[in-house]
Amino acid sequence: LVLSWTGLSSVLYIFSTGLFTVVALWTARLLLRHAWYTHKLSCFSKPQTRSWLLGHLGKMQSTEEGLQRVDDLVQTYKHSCCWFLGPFYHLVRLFHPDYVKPLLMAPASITVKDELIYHNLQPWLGNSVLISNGEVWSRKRRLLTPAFHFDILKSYIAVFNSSAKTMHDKWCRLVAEGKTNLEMFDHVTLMTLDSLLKCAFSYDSNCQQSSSEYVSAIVELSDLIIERREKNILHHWDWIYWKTRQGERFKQALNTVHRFTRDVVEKRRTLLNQQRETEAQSEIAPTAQKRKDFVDILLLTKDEDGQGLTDEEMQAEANTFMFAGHDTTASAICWTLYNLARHEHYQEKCRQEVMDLIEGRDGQEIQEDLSNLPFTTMCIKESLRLHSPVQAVTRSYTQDMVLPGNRTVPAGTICLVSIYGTHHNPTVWTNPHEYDPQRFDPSNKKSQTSHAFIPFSSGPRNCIGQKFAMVELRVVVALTLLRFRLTPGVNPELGSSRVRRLPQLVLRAEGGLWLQLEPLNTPT
Ligand code: HEM
Repeated sequence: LVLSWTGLSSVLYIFSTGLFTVVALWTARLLLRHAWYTHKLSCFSKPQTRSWLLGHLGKMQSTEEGLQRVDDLVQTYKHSCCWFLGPFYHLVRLFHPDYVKPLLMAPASITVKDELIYHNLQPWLGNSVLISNGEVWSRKRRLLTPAFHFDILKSYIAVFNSSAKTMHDKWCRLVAEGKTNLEMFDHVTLMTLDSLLKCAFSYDSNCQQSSSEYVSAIVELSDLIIERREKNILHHWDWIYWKTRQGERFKQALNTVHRFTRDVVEKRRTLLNQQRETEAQSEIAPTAQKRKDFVDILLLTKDEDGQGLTDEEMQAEANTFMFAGHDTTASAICWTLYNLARHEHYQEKCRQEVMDLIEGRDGQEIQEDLSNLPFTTMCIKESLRLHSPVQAVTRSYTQDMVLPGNRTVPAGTICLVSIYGTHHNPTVWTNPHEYDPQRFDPSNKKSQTSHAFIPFSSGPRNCIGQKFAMVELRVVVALTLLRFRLTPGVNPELGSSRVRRLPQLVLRAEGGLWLQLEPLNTPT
């Protein structure tokens, strides 16, 4: 017994000494790394920290006040500053076009999407074009680009018209019941999901009229991603998160979404193979093509070596298309309608432009002549500047990056390109908080600084869906103005028409964005 006690205490001694050494080494490494970054980033201004160790941890919130804090940083530091999240993460925040440009235009081969932001999306989106890096990304981007060609997008215009009509019919019914004060995000998000499902999978979910399991799961996943990022720092670690109630809900929603995409892709591949066989066996000319959807194009695409995407890769891209396309476009539509509701003269001018465009047509359809809506496009762009759906993008680089003033961002540092900060920078935009569509008058284009307007980011990793989004935005905004007069609504949560911005995955509004709708008697 004496021997076994001695043995046990030796084991405990060795174990605790070992553990202590590991923790001490880990802490020493962390602190040395922190001191190294603090030194290397001393060429950037450093806003007041909580302490040497905590840095700016907890100083930035995803609220109206958080955005105002960014305004203060931009006002004070003009182009950039460094930001420390405890001793763990070292960031450089950039909010001037001259600083943003070299980072966004850097070759994708030295760009890495950092773990801090993108890690939580991995279970949902896999190794898709949004998340992957290096050669894997470059191959995917080449394979996907044809799916966003304008000729393909043209065929989606009818879908945008019909999804918008469904939403407007619903609004007319609600107004007839006396509900004229409506929250925009709920309605518009369902509409963008409806149209994306039709464009991606030729799937008519009917989600604007009745609930759809798949659509509810997508909304649930988006909410849970925000909750995971904002509510509890411990949820950052997978081995904790997957054991929580939220982690369980995430898994369930993920199952629904993945099952749906897998079924669509498998069925479509089988159908395509059958079609090929039938056409090869018979001498009949290939049957007339239906409108090509996103999945069709992905199934047919091949790289230089004749290799297509595997089913798993296609599912990842289809999931990304749904994720990256629905919230962003919904946010852009809602804020454009909000800005036009607040500026009646601009709203009237857009409406007149749309009425001139459709004059003499049988129905209220917007067709390919979208370029004939120049003023409406200016209003949409100014809204994308003032209320950019995506607030920031982050990157890290595999080599040191030199910025103006010979400031060097060391390899591995996270660079946060503040789209919000750049769009509200008073050294770039006069009266940046004012809604003024004239800024985007083509005659002013020359005076616009390159990289001052970056709602879709820029450079090799810019938004692949930007043309798609701009087409949908123009169709939906134009049709909405044709059918309704908009004025600011009352937010029941705040008891007034005041709006408090809410920067989440995309820019939203606390308690929703409320508008008053008055149906117009335009010919149908
Ligand atoms: C107004 C609407 C939209 C806005 C403001 C927007 C904004 C952005 C931004 C800022 C990025 C860069 C993200 C980063 O670097 O981390 C991005 C990337 C991307 N967006 Fe969009 N987006 C919109 C609509 C869409 C749509 C409709 C789709 C697809 C249907 C889409 C698909 C993508 C994809 C796949 C990427 C990743 C591109 C790559 O890394 O190569 N987006 N978007």
